Amino acid sequence: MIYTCTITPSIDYTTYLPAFKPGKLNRSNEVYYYPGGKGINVSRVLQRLQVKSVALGFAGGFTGDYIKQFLQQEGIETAFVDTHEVTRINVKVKSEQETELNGPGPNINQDQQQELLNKIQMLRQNDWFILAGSLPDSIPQSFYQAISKICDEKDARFVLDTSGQALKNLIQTKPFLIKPNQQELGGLFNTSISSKQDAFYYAKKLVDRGVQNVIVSLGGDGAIFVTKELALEAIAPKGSIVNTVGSGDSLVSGFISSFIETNDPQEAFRYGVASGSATAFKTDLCRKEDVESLVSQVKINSFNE
Ligand SMILES: Nc1ncnc2c1ncn2[C@@H]1O[C@H](COP(=O)(O)OP(=O)(O)OP(=O)(O)O)[C@@H](O)[C@H]1O
Ligand SMILES: O=P(O)(O)OC[C@@]1(O)O[C@H](CO)[C@@H](O)[C@@H]1O
Repeated sequence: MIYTCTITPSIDYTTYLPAFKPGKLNRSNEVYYYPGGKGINVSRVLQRLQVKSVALGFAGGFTGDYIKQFLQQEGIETAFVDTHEVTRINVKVKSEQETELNGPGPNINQDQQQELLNKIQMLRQNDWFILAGSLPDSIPQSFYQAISKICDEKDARFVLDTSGQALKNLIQTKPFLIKPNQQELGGLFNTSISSKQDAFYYAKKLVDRGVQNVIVSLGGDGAIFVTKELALEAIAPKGSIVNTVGSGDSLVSGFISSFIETNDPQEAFRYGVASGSATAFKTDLCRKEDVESLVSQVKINSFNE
């Protein structure tokens, strides 16, 4: 089974308007309320790719109820720990530029932390556990370490798509897959990544530290993929951008769904990049047919140092 874990879910209030003027009253007439947060997006895309998953994490209040209901209506099993605190609403303004306003993550007490750890004990050998989205500093780092320890003990594949101090610490646990974007990769090494060469250099360092698969997503420039055996770049398909929110999460889902089917990391990488781009070209997350129509347009090259 695949479990996604979103410590900081959200409702993504997504609004389109021709021009956004900060400091003024702006009115929009096209709005969407999607359940969001990175692990939740991974579950939603997996479902669209006909792969079952269980969505875990913390959710509460009317927004938490909305998220759970929405996911269940899409056929996704949920097992969230109730927070009582209202789950955040993240504002995504789509205008000449994409502007995002993300709320803070929840405060989680020790009982709630333990409740989630108890749920994670259900992991079995070869299950997947995807810890995705921001990991708030209000929760002790030892909690995230405890999650990775359970994955290790149960021999589950641990996938990390997060940022900040928690990502730095969790790298030591040698996850199966991590998918930082350019900024997140730079953050790991206190540097800025300004070229694909840089991205390869630092991704290789992560592989040397024991991460098995490193994908660095580079927005419209595609992605790179480094393992002990592979160093590949993918050129993303061209298309008209509608909403890139969730494209990184779609990449993760596409990679996992194809890897499960083919056991071929290179094909999984291609399918993942197609999924990321398919989402960038849509208002909501990609559907299987969107991905399949783009797969052949993803060019994969070996990276030559
Ligand atoms: N402008 C674009 N054109 C084509 N493909 C895109 C574009 N932006 C993103 N993508 C696709 O989506 C993938 C992930 O994008 P990106 O690097 O922006 O992820 P991210 O920063 O993790 O996004 P998010 O956090 O919103 O999920 C890219 O590797 C690419 O395949
Ligand atoms: O604040 P975080 O947890 O870093 O990111 C949350 C978020 O921006 O990421 C998803 C897209 O990847 C959105 O659904 C959500 O609003």
